[in-house]
Amino acid sequence: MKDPHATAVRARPGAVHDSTTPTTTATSRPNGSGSVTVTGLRKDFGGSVAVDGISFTVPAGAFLVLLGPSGCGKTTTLRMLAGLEQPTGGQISFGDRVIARGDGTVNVPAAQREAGLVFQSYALWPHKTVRDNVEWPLKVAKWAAGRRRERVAEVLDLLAISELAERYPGEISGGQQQRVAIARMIAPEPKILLFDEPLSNLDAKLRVDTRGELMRIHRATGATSVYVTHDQVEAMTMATHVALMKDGRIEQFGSPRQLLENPRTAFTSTFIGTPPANVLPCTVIGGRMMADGPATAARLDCGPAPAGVAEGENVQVMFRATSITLQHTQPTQPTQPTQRTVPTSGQTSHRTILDALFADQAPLADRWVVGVDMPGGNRLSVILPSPVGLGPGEPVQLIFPDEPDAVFGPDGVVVGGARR
Ligand SMILES: Nc1ncnc2c1ncn2[C@@H]1O[C@H](COP(=O)(O)OP(=O)(O)OP(=O)(O)O)[C@@H](O)[C@H]1O
Repeated sequence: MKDPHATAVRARPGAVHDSTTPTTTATSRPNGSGSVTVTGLRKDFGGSVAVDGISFTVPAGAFLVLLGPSGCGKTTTLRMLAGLEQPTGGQISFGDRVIARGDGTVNVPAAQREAGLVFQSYALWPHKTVRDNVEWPLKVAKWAAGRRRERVAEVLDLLAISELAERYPGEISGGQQQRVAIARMIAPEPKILLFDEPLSNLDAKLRVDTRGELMRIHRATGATSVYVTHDQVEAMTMATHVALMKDGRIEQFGSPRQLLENPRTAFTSTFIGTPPANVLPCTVIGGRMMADGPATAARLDCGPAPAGVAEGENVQVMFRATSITLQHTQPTQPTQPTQRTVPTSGQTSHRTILDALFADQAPLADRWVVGVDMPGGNRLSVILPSPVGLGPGEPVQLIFPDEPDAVFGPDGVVVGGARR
């Protein structure tokens, strides 16, 4: 979030409403008008590239989340959609209308993009009541008084803040201010809703509640939402489409489920999921993927290398937290971790067991996420039905499946099938 004062309630251009004008409610808006298409979009700041030629398209009514670590270009992308930054390459279209081109031949002003923007800081006018804050963009857009009153009542009701209408921003809570900011954004019926980390100022419970509210509003307005966050839980909960970004590029684009079940890269698999999947660096030795670790420790055998991966190459293997099990019997040599293969009872396959050290644990719904330190320092997560009665540093044994859930090649791209 860069510019709270630029908070823009983007009024609907030239939309003069009065009580006799039939108004198109957002929910009855024809499909297609709110689609968002970005082609080769680029933003350079001086010599550095913030957004490096990204492309995606989402249909009208989609909830697109731009997800990724700090500095990956999410906010810059959103600001280009909002009209607060001019692209230096590529093109943006809302529906079939081109709104910006990197060559500067098209740059529709922010106020004419039919897009509303909410930042993490609400930037309400402190000297105006809640009602006046929400009504302001409609006045700017020259809506007639009767229709303004109707619309303000409608959105205050939608956000469940009608009883706060005559209060000033200083007289309501942070969460309520956020609702007012959202009410103000949706009042002019924008086709596109743009959110830049709108929940990051809220406490954990309010975040969860407001997340649900935003989804309800998204459905009620029928608008297309583009939502920036670095919180993958938010993305996985809210999105119909996720663009996972890294270093100004899109690492993977798809539904939350696609990213979770079929990560295209090692980066995706370590960014998505609660907890994210475990990824271990390995070297192919004798046709098998052997986990890298200290020379003194036996190496974990992660299974046969997929076809096309050469001897001596570095790969990364992925084990989901649910694929590894844990037992806490004393190892024979706690200070000298060992790895061995033992038969699984009643089966012809083998399991691989590794001695490791318990680190920590945290509840996740009705289960427990247990952190374990492997020899060499890699931290793994394992999901268990109940907590482990151990202290940090006490020995445990990890039981791995015959083969990992996915294998990523030297370039980090999947080479062996990701499976659930
Ligand atoms: N006005 C600017 N001038 C120069 N560099 C900028 C400017 N705005 C952003 N950048 C740089 O562009 C890159 C992408 O920034 P951006 O704010 O889009 O990332 P982000 O993914 O939204 O990060 P965060 O989650 O921390 O807000 C960063 O390296 C940032 O330092």
